[in-house]
Amino acid sequence: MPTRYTFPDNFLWGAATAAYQIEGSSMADGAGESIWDRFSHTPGNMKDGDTGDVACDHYNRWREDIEIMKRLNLKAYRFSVSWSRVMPDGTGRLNEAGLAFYDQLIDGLLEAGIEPLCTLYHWDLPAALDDRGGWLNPEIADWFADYGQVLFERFKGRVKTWGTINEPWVIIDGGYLHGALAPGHRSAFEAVIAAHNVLRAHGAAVKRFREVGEGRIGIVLNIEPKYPASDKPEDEAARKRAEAQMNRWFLDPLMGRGYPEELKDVYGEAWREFPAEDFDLIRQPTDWMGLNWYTRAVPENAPDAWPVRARPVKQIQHAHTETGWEVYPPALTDTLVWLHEQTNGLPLMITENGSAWYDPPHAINGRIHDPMRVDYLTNHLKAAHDAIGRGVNLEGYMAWSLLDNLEWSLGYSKRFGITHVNFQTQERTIKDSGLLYADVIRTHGAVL
Ligand SMILES: N=[N+]=NCCCCNC(=O)[C@@H]1[C@H]2[C@H](O)[C@@H](O)[C@H](O)[C@@H](CO)[C@@H]12
Repeated sequence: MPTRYTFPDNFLWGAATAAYQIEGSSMADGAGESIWDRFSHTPGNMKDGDTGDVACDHYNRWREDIEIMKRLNLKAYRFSVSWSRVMPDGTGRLNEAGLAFYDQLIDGLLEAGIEPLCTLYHWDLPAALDDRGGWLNPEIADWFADYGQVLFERFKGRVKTWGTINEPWVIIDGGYLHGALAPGHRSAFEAVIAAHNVLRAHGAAVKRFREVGEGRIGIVLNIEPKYPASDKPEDEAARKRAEAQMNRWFLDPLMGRGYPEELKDVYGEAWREFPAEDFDLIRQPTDWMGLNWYTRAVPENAPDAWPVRARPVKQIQHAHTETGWEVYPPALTDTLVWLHEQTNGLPLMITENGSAWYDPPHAINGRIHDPMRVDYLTNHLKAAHDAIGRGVNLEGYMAWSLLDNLEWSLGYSKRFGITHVNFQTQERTIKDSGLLYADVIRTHGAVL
């Protein structure tokens, strides 16, 4: 008998997006500029010169997009708030029109019977705060907690599940180490300081939530498991450095274990020690943890690969997505079991999982056939189910992404959506993968 992949009746089936990737109108109705407005309008930063000025026009089409969520049978929707849309300067004055947009979205979701999961920060820092040092300024912990308080109080009773920060590792590795993402810095010294302030800001927001908020709060981490490239000692050392730099840099301090030892070796003279009281702030207990999961890596020793001195070996025996990521579903099960142990059984949600494949720019006969994405979705849902069977406290799964959207500096060239967007007409078409997902939700997984 084949394994039946039936999920718990209360499993939270959803889809995820982020403000700058879908909303458009990023400077409309009193909104302030974000670092992604600046970065995307700086020549050379974005593939094909794409920007988030229009994106999926969700700022105007959010009602239509809720209708799509209903057709997908979603039980939840994970979105992020644009900090500079609600606080144009990042601190102080509020923009009522910005808050009203999110009020309408949240009320629309609740009317549709869809639970809103709100991420405070998904990479779009107000430019005015970047001008004051941004994540390099220790004051940002207070700026972030104040911003969180505005949302905790405004959406109280309607938003029950909160995420503080989406993927600290990508914020730092992309924005401060390699410069591929906003604000485009390339400095190990800055990366170490900014990472610490991201963690302090998370802790400050959790503390403030305990004072003024209602519901559950957690953080969202991207974890990419590192498998050995060989049994050579230098490859195992490289694997451990890569695991520390991506998967434990933020997780360990959040769990009260301080920074992994390997980071001193990775960052050398750029590494520094921090005051003990910072770690008490960072380790604030949380109620749940989000896992963003896409792929695994098989790193080998690479002395020239700054700063980790590790380079992934391409696993040509498996398919790779349009973003070059290996398709290897069993690693998702391994990561879930590992994270369950690392967090002592904290409730987990897969807050992002998905894949980019080539889709045509427009629907053909009203359909978008995406067999590779159907295969990726099917096999990763089975892998998630296997983890539940191994005792992991997995409460939900959010498909990345609800819509094709702006894939950061890769622009609109990479399509992750289970719903297709024709960026010439803004026409939405649910793809075969979305139709499958709707059936999975309707049958609690029995169709898998
Ligand atoms: N080294 N390395 N390679 C793999 C590590 C993956 C890092 N990127 C992510 O997780 C981002 C996350 C983001 O939240 C979303 O805003 C992005 O659109 C998706 C798709 O890119 C994913």
